[in-house]
Amino acid sequence: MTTAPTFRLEASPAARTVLRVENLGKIYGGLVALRDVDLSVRAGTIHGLLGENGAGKSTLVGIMSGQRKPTSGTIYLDEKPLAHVDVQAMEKAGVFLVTQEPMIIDHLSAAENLMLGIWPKRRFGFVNWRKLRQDAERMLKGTGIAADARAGALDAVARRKINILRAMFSGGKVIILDEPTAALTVDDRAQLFDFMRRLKSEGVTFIFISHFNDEILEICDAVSVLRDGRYAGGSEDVGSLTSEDLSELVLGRGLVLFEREKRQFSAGAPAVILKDIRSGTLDVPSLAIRAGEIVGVTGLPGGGGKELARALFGLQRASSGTITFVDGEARTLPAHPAEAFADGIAYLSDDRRKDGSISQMSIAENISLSAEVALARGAFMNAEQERALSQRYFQSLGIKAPNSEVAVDTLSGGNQQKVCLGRVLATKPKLLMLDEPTRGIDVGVKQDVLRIVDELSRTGVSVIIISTDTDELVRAVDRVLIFHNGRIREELAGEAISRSRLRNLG
Ligand SMILES: Nc1ncnc2c1ncn2[C@@H]1O[C@H](COP(=O)(O)OP(=O)(O)OP(=O)(O)O)[C@@H](O)[C@H]1O
Repeated sequence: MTTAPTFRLEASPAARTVLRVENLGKIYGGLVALRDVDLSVRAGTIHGLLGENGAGKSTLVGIMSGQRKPTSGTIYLDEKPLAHVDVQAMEKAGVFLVTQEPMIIDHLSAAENLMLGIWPKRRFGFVNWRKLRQDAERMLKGTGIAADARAGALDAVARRKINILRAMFSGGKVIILDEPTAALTVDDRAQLFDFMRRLKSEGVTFIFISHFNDEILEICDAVSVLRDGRYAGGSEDVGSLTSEDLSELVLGRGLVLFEREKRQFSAGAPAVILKDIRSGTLDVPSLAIRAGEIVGVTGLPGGGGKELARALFGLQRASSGTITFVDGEARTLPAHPAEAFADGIAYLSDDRRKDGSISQMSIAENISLSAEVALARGAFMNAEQERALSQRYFQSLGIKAPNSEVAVDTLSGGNQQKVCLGRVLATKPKLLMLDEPTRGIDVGVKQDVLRIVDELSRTGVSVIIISTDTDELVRAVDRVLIFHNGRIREELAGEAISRSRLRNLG
């Protein structure tokens, strides 16, 4: 094992420290989530926060923003120790946490949602609503979101953008972004980064949580790394670091990137044939996937990739369409997920909260649950088989928890995602559809997930991976379909699956 580089965070004498924590500790029940963490953030910088799933990042920013109470330690704002820290006090001081779960009021327009942060702050009777609305409309320009669009009708990405914009619009001085780029397209990400740079030049400070080394290297000035709840190192000069340095800091060891050995599928007989799939704007006349093939699906939001998966899984009504497995006859698309499971079709949603894990249940119950649903067509598992199955996925996915009996809602975000993944893999499907399977997963486990899917494909399962992660598509799939306006606009295979091609999907 190599020793991780030991960068220390040296406070630059030139720059003022805006936010600092000292000896910060957090214990949940018996679990030590943070231990003696010292960290300072300079004003007007973008400060990256990195660490494996469960390292303590969300806990730390939860404390900094007043959402969680520390067990010990002190928070300093502009070098003044804070006696009382709660969300209201921190927002008043200009510290905002933007989480991945958008806090959006569906029946209001996009512009009105931006103004929500301002309303409670107006102490005097007179508010220039017209000016406020004009400002909100101006801010939405170029984001692809119409100012008068009803928020409830916006897709997940647009809702996340509104969430970020609102913190900015509310006059945030220190804006903490917890994995803001998950599932954003390359263009969206570039737009967000431009926006952050602009605000940085106006003096706004950002704390930016990400599992993507390339993002940290691109946008951050400084970085801090947590490992097992401790401060593991950092740098005030991100420009001097490489992606390998960051991985070593995060993992405490070097990282071996997974690379699928690309296989040639054009000659083989199809294992799954889709015909005349129509649902809303989605229109796929014909698509064949071979046994063991991994097909990547990408495109701009609303392009059709997600819609295809949802129609095939019975989550979205299709006006026409059939699916034929090699050993069966053509059937109409399932009308319901239970029907899809029974047909051997599994789907991992990109929305963990909506149709992902059942949070009060244990990890083991969650993993065996959908396997049981799938097995309902055949034999039931006995308790011993159930335990063996969930234990296998618990271990192979490296789920970080004391044991598999722990309730899912006490896990970190990335570990919850792994449980969801374990659930769909355990159903042993014929067609496996994964929507953003490595979103929120740390750089080490991401390699494991790609490896597990690769191994599964070698047992003959046909796989569709819907992804906005260019790197994942380049390294892990055999063929890429680029969707646009509901149709497959382009198909890439072999060497044609390049980063440069996938970075420009517009
Ligand atoms: N409410 C809670 N009750 C019990 N344990 C918790 C709770 N919230 C977090 N934990 C535990 O604290 C540890 C740190 O979790 P945290 O969510 O801060 O990690 P993280 O670095 O943000 O991870 P990820 O990258 O997966 O989001 C984990 O072991 C997690 O299981």
